[in-house]
Formats: sequence, structure tokens, C-alpha cells
Amino acid sequence: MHTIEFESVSKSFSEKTILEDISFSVKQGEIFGLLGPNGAGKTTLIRLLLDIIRPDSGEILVFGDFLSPAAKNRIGYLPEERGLYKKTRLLDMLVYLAQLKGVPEKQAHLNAESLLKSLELEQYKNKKVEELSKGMQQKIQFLSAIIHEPELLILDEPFSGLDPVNTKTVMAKILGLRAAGKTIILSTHMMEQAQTLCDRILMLNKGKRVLYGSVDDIRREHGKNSLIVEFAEKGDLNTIREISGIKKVIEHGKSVEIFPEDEISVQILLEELVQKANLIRFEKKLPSLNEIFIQTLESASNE
Ligand SMILES: Nc1ncnc2c1ncn2[C@@H]1O[C@H](COP(=O)(O)OP(=O)(O)OP(=O)(O)O)[C@@H](O)[C@H]1O
Repeated sequence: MHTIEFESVSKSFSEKTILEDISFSVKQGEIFGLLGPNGAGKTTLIRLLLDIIRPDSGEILVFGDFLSPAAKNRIGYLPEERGLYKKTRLLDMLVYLAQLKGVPEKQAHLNAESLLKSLELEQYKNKKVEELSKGMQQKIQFLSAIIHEPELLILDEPFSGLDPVNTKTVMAKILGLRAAGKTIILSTHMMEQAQTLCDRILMLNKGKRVLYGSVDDIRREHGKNSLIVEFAEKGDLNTIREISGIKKVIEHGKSVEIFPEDEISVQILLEELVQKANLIRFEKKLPSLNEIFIQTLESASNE
């Protein structure tokens, strides 16, 4: 069963089409990236998913059904616009939020204590939110979205305001949640994090679906058909010139990128290189999600 299914969903605001004929599904236990430039329609899609607004046409199923009030307690949401109870002590606030989502008080305490510990915030549990730095408040926001152990977690820019160490901590937590079978939707402009974390993605542009599928497949499909090669000794670079069937070579410091002729088999090329030089790296170059994001937007604007 899919955790989420969108079938031909469209939404307009005052005659302006914001989402047009969007179909996709999210599988249980995956990290699903929701990507796209500013104004693409990502937040609108999340609001439809949470039944905050209704589609003009199409169907949205969550946990295999239309979203019921009870099913909402199975979802955790970290919204783009953050808001915490500034005057409340951290621990009390987390317990309160968990109880709002139907968690009994004792369990809520246990969850809160253990989560605060896991994000190294235990020492601040009796502090008021307003006494914390922006980054710490951001971590608390993240905790408040997962305090009730939701099956489906929707994270809108979870890394904003976090330093590299805290970004790594939150990333590890997200991976831990996936390992525990939770389904995660990650909306972010941070392509490096999206590439590391996401199993599959949906990319929107001007309300339309422009990319959809597994990150690995998308990166392979957008590959330029080049190979990265590195030799043990710099002098071995000259061997490349002795090999036929290479149309272009670009040097990148220690490694070189080679562009074989279309009809040349990678296997034969590898064999030839191994015979002639001491090869320590040979891999197909895949474009990053960031490169694909920019390339997709550029080709859309040229259409
Ligand atoms: N309630 C609304 N009424 C009218 N227009 C709206 C409303 N909500 C969103 N829009 C418009 O819909 C478009 C998509 O907005 P949305 O917030 O979904 O984009 P986004 O992809 O989340 O952008 P960002 O990355 O900047 O957060 C924008 O042009 C926005 O102005």
C-alpha cells in the first residue's frame, strides 16, 4: 500500500492555476523529496495533503483513504512558518504537544525525555523556548513534529538555520526514522541534503510535475556519458592519448573526465586502461541533483 497517492490533482486560486494535473505516490518507509523553485507549488501540495485546503479536481489518498481527523494524529508536520510557545519550558511544551496528538501523559514524558537526549538538548529541558538560540529552537521544532511518533512525517525546510553539525544530527535522525519504517516527505531547497537523504523525488515547476522517480534513476538518465578516471601516477595521464575512441578529455586536478565515442564500450575502455596504466579510480560520472535541478529549470524556461 502507498502511504500517499495523488491522482490528477489540480488546484487554482482566483483563476490562477497553482497545481496542474499532479500525480505521484509515496511508498511506506521511504524519504520522498518535494523539490522545486520558489513559488512552484510545494507548500500548496502539502496543504492539500493535510486537508487544510481541498483540490478543484483529482483524488488524494493518505494511508489508503481520504484523510480522517483520526488519521491526522498519525502525521507529523514541520511547517515552513515556525511557531513555538516562547514562554513555556521545553519539556512541558513537548509533553503538551504530544498529548494534543493523543499520546498519554506518561508516554509523552518518556518520548520527550528520550528525544531531547537524542538531539543533545537534555540540559535545556527546563529552559523557556525564548532562551534558546535560533538553531536550538529549530531542533525543538523538529522534535515537536515527531514527539507523537507519527507514521508519516512532513518536513518543510528542516535544515534552515542549522549549522553543519546540527544539520548532520538532524539528517541522522531522519535516517533513523526511515530505518524505523516511517515515511518522510522532505521539502527543501538544499539539494545536497536531498541527494543524500531521498530515495525518490517529485520536482515541481510552475505547478507542473517536471521530474519524478528514484534519485539514482534520475541521475543516471541525466548523465552526460562521461567517465572519471584517476591514475596512481600523474605521468599515466599520457596513456589516455594512446587510446582510441575518446573524443574529449578534461583534467580535474588528480582525476580526468573522459568522453568516449558513442559506440565505444565502457568495458573495453576499462580493459585497455588497466593494461596500460595503474588505474585507481574508474567511474561513471553522474550529475548531482543540484545540477539536474538547474538544468531542468533552464530547459523549462527556454521552452
Ligand atoms: N491562498 C493563496 N491564495 C492565492 N495564491 C496563493 C495562495 N497560496 C499560494 N498561492 C500562490 O501559489 C503559488 C505557489 O505557492 P507555494 O507557497 O505553494 O510555493 P512553494 O513551492 O512552497 O514556494 P517556496 O519554495 O517559496 O516556499 C505562488 O504563486 C503563491 O503566490
